[in-house]
Amino acid sequence: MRASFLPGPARTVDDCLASGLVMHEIELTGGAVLETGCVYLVPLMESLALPAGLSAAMNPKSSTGRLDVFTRVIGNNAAAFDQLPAGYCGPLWVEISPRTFSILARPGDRLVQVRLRRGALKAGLSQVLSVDLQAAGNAPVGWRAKRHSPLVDLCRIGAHAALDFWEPLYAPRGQIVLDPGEFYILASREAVEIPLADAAEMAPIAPEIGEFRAHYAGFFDPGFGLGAPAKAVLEVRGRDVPFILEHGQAVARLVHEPMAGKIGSAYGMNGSNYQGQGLKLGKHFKA
Ligand SMILES: O=c1ccn([C@H]2C[C@H](O)[C@@H](COP(=O)(O)OP(=O)(O)OP(=O)(O)O)O2)c(=O)[nH]1
Repeated sequence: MRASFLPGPARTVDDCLASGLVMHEIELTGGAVLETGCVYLVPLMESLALPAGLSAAMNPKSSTGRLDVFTRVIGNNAAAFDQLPAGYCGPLWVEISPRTFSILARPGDRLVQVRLRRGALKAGLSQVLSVDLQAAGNAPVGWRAKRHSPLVDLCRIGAHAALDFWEPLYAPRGQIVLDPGEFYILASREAVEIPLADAAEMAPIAPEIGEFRAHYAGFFDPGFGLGAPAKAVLEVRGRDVPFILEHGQAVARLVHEPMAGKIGSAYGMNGSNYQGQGLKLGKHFKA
């Protein structure tokens, strides 16, 4: 695509595509490289037929956020990214823009997830999360993404050597300097536990601070951290000017929301990648 776009209430996605936004069409079958700095629009295999009263909210999977791949879902007549109103009936597209690593994608790769909500958001308990810059022993406190790294193949889990893509960060004085434009994986000081009856969403705290932004993915599954103490992994980008981040600085807020009913299987029960996590890179990397 020449650039990202939103259809708005009066247009379908096809109307927008026909208006000169498309630079080139590529086939994903057999694999295609999606390059950093470019914006791609991919039709999703799934569509929605929402009844009245049920709306949809989308967000990148945590594994997508940890790769610094920016994604947003749109539908026909969408007035906002990652949100479709109650009653939406139609196809879906995902906008994909790899920021740090180019990725090899194929049909069937899963980058985003959808949540269905009846009625308005019912925000419950809220917890402030702060950054942990005091690691035990010689362990790093975080990772900074290396530019000009090799390609990440989305279907090769645990197959990419972490040090080819990430530089470990140490903070002997409990601080690190965030470079504008660089991408960091950090962990929360607090343990996070999501009861089976809740899900939670992590939102940036005080976006007006400006010099950095924490959290790009931000969905926490019911049962995350239950019986397996876990931290939140924070996706942080430096912005505007170099910024000193200090141990214990508040960076994000976790807002719980009750699930509509009893869940089938708790996070951690079926091959979940991040249960009990500390400072954990995405599932594509091996230490
Ligand atoms: O910014 C975030 C978002 C999520 N999580 C944790 C909580 C969440 O429950 C878990 C898995 O998130 P998600 O379901 O989005 O990731 P996934 O890539 O689908 O992981 P899995 O394959 O384990 O389901 O990672 C974080 O630590 N930081």
